[in-house]
Amino acid sequence: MSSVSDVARELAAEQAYLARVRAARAWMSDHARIRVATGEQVAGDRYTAETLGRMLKSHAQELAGEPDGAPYFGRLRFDGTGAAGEHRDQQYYIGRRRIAEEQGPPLVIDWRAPVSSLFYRAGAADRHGVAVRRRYGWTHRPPARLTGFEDERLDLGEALGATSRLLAEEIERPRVGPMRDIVATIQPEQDELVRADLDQSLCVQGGPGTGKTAVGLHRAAYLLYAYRRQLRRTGVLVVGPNPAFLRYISAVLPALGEGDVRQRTLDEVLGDRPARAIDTPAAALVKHDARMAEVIRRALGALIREPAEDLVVPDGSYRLRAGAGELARELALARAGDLPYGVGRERFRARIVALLQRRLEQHGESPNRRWLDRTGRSGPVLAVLDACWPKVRPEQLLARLLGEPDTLAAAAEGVLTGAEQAALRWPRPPRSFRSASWSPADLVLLDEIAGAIEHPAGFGHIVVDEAQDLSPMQCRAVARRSRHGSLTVLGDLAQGTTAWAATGWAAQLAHLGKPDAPVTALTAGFRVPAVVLSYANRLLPELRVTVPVTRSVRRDGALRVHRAPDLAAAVTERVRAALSADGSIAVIAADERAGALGAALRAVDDPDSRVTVLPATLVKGLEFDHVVVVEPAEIAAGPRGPHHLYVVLTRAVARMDVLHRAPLPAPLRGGAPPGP
Ligand SMILES: Nc1ncnc2c1ncn2[C@@H]1O[C@H](COP(=O)(O)OP(=O)(O)OP(=O)(O)O)[C@@H](O)[C@H]1O
Repeated sequence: MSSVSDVARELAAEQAYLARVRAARAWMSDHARIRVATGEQVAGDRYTAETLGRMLKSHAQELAGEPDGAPYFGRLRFDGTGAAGEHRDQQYYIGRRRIAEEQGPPLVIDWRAPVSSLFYRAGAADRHGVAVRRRYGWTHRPPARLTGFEDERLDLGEALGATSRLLAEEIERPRVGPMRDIVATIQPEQDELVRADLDQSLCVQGGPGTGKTAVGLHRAAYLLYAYRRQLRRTGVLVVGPNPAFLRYISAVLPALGEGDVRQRTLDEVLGDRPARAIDTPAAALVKHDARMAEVIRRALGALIREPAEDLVVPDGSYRLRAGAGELARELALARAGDLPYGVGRERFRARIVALLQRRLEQHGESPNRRWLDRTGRSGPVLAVLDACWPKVRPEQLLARLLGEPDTLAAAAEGVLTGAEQAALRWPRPPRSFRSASWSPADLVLLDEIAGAIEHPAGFGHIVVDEAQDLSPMQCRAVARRSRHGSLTVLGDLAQGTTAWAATGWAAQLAHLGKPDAPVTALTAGFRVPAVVLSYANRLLPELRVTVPVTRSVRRDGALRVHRAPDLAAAVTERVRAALSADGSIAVIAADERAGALGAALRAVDDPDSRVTVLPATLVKGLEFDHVVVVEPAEIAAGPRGPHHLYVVLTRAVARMDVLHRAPLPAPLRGGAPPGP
């Protein structure tokens, strides 16, 4: 574009297109509403009517949801060469949702459509016929107004990459409210992960702020688009570390039109039984160890007993008999399948009945289905089943393992040391398993037992965030739910803060049941400015993991380190100063200090509630424009302290103040940016 009048003409054309798109969206929204009103009456049976009604309603809500939002963020123009293939000389607007008029090709195509991938991936050297990539700028408060656009003439060898002005503006935009989607600015290496096939499990090792969570959520949205039918049946689950994190990310998928994804903490996935007991650290370590799976397998196996007596089933004028030896053979055959315990029990029952059926047939009778059912439930058959392959509840078995040293010793022999067994033992066993209080680790074990009795229902795809923090036994709980599905595993070994955090991905992926999932590293940091990130990265050698170093794409931001004799006063002063700029503010301190700081900060005038005081152990996955870190040495002193401190020092989007009275941890001393 060369002259001012060319630009004016182009802008006018864009405004006209925008008006047409808005009109089409309004029409779609009205039309969807009408279909909701009539759809329920036209559908045949009640089930179809309900499903259709629900679908239409959510579609209508979705369309009505943000009528004032930006309807697209980019445009691709293809050239007339053969490289453009079927897109030769075409032009496509790309947005969060497809927008179409009553007839004709869509005005805006979905960012997940196959051709949209080129918007994210085409480069000057690899442009697939794309001549121009255009990005649009919008005001952020609704109604969104078009503020301009930015062209990349790939056909002239131009490619902005991370230097795009609109990308920089988006990354640097203050964070208010929950996490936003990144559809307008997905980077090529992120897009490859987002669009991997459904049957492809993958693992993303990414340093702080490299977009792991964003990639996982966009991948969920992509899969629901590309494999909608399959996943509507099997479902998609997102597992996050804690409720605060889930609240923070909760708006992203609905904004992308996908409200049907379950987003849960792992504890919630395991069930709604509350954890009331607290383990000693030693007990928790053993309970989370993968060897517990073997202990449980053996404990279940030990419940199975050889038949001691013959079975006699009176049947009309016959007495059908099966010898103890025959029963033992059937039991061995049922066991050989290595099936879940409950399924094995049913298999054994079916084998006993088949044996009796053969007996009856020897008398010239031919039993029917009802006979088979009745015999399977007859008293003598049930007695054999209960004696040889008893029903068991997970709580019952775990209570025996934790409360009866001999039972544990038998199941754990050669697997757990004596000291480990002692650590597991309940000091005061409850009177009955029904009155037992369970710890968080017990809930994982109960899930393991339940899964060994019967496989749980699974998901078509599971996104696991902060996966480095899962214990082997927690990984197995995820694996059980993705036996027939795939996983997106997201994490950063450097941010492992649990006592059982992974130190390498190979073992973790094996526990997750996907040992062959490829591990991809993301190393471009979109959250933390370079000055803050390089300060945090000084801790990396202390963390004893091998990870690629994250480099920030951001040159803005500020870091100030102050020595403050009166910490509370200094925090108040820094927070007041922070409130003069836009965006969210977090004060992060060691858990035991956070409460007192919260009280001190009540005096600060914060009409929009932009300030949050948080304990260091609860900030994982979150981000704030301005972070005030209080007394790093205290944060680093607790269990996995350096890892916690690394997480804390990587939460700031723009500015970070570090306040300390005690000496700083060694890696942060010297050469630190000066205070004001
Ligand atoms: N391509 C992108 N364009 C714009 N913003 C991005 C992009 N990728 C990531 N971001 C932003 O960077 C921030 C960090 O992303 P995200 O929380 O997904 O990172 P993470 O790797 O999960 O970080 P952490 O490990 O610290 O939790 C978010 O605000 C996200 O929106």
